[in-house]
Amino acid sequence: MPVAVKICGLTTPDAVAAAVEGGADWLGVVFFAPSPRAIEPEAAAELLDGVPEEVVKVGLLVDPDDATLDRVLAQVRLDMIQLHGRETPQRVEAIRQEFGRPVMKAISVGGAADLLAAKAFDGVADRLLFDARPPQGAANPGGNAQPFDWPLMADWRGQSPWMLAGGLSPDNLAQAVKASGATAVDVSSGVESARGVKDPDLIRRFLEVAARL
Ligand SMILES: O=C(O)c1ccccc1N[C@@H]1O[C@H](COP(=O)(O)O)[C@@H](O)[C@H]1O
Repeated sequence: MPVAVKICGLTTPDAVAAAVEGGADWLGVVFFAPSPRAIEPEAAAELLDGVPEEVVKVGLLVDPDDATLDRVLAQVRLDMIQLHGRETPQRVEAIRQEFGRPVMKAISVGGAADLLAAKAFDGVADRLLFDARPPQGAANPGGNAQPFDWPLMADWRGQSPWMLAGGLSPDNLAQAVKASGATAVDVSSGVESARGVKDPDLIRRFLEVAARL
């Protein structure tokens, strides 16, 4: 069965075109200043303008306050909010209610205990995104090209749909899907030629691999 794909950290029209033409299901833009993929809301609005309705446009934020969410959502036509910080289940629910968008909550996975803790978000977030725990001292809580132990996901049972992230690439995608049982995946670094620089050829390759699974 083909695997659904989110291409995250888009900043250029050629990368967006490669993702859309290649059949990506979700496109992600990062509103987190320390990220090498950070984009201003105005530029994101321009970048996503013209992307077909059926492609879900996701805004990634890290522990955003209400003013930041207001500012971003006023400028960018986003279908979904991705929270990639230390947000609590209560905050996830409050953002869903207040801002009227589905929320995808990222869960940092370093071991089985993190999956137990993730249960608190199951059925609260509209989707869970399991990503690797960032390396010690990392400036960003995600987007670090860091995989985790994929077989940990094989025992996950939950209500909310989920996707796998962390260190995925065209070369390891098939193995990651097989080991984790994921039906949806998210990639950023693995489709870049340099940190923060998306490579349209790698995006196309990633999507081709996903379509063949
Ligand atoms: O991409 C970023 O710069 C980023 C910054 C802050 C939080 C999350 C970020 N990215 C997310 O992390 C996953 C995994 O990334 P990678 O493929 O290992 O580079 C990515 O899918 C984004 O959703």
